Amino acid sequence: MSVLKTTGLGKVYGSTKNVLYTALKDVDIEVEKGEFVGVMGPSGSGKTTLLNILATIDKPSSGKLEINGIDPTVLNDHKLALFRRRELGFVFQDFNLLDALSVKENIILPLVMEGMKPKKIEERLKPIVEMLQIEQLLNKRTYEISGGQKQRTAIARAIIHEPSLLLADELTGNLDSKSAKDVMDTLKKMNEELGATILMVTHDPFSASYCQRIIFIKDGQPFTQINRGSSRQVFFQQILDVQSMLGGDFDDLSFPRA
Ligand SMILES: Nc1ncnc2c1ncn2[C@@H]1O[C@H](COP(=O)(O)OP(=O)(O)OP(=O)(O)O)[C@@H](O)[C@H]1O
Repeated sequence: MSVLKTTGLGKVYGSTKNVLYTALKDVDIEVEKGEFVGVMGPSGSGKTTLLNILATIDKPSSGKLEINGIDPTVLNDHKLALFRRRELGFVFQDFNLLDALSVKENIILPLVMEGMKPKKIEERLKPIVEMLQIEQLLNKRTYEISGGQKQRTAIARAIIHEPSLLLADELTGNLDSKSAKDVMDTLKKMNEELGATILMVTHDPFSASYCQRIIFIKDGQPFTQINRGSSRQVFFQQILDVQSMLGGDFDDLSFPRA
């Protein structure tokens, strides 16, 4: 069953001088339930544009988008807000945690907003924080924990309401390599053990090597895709090879550290 399907998706930006810019063109992407998919591409290739459309923050200029069988582009503001809250989970580079709340309060926020009973919230919280190894941090404030712990907190918050699709944007961009590895191991666990369907945009071949499949986009269009075999190290090398074939600026993150 596909959780995400785009058909002929396009995005054209207008400018102040009425010059149009095609950022996405004819994008057909399908992500099956339980998949962990990466999106990579040189700077300016359209990754953020695509992610903003999938996150329902922006609307496509053409084509069709379906998430869990629903076309969010036709929903009114109220229904769209509910759709976003229920069907999607988000993890960003800069964590987006609320400093005024504790780690626990941050994580359970989506469930509190849904009006879930406290007992049920506790039942949901326990296995997730154990899996993410943040159960000792629940009463801390977000400024008292490390970057890696912040990102694991953000992942817990993104997953606790069991969204159809988890969208991640450069989630290891602000982390040192040890924390980045911990966070990617965690995300892999969420995918393999909880069956989370994940789409992650990244510049970083190391993070991307955790995905099962990478879709490369170039000049606003899918260029090629590669599937991971049994070895992450081999997949890492394949990612570097496609990057060098694609050319363009990949943000200089492509140093080997697999
Ligand atoms: N609001 C906008 N108005 C006009 N053009 C835009 C707008 N947003 C993005 N673009 C253009 O669309 C293209 C794709 O941009 P996008 O941000 O999606 O690329 P990206 O792959 O995410 O790049 P990066 O890796 O550098 O973040 C770029 O050429 C960009 O200049």
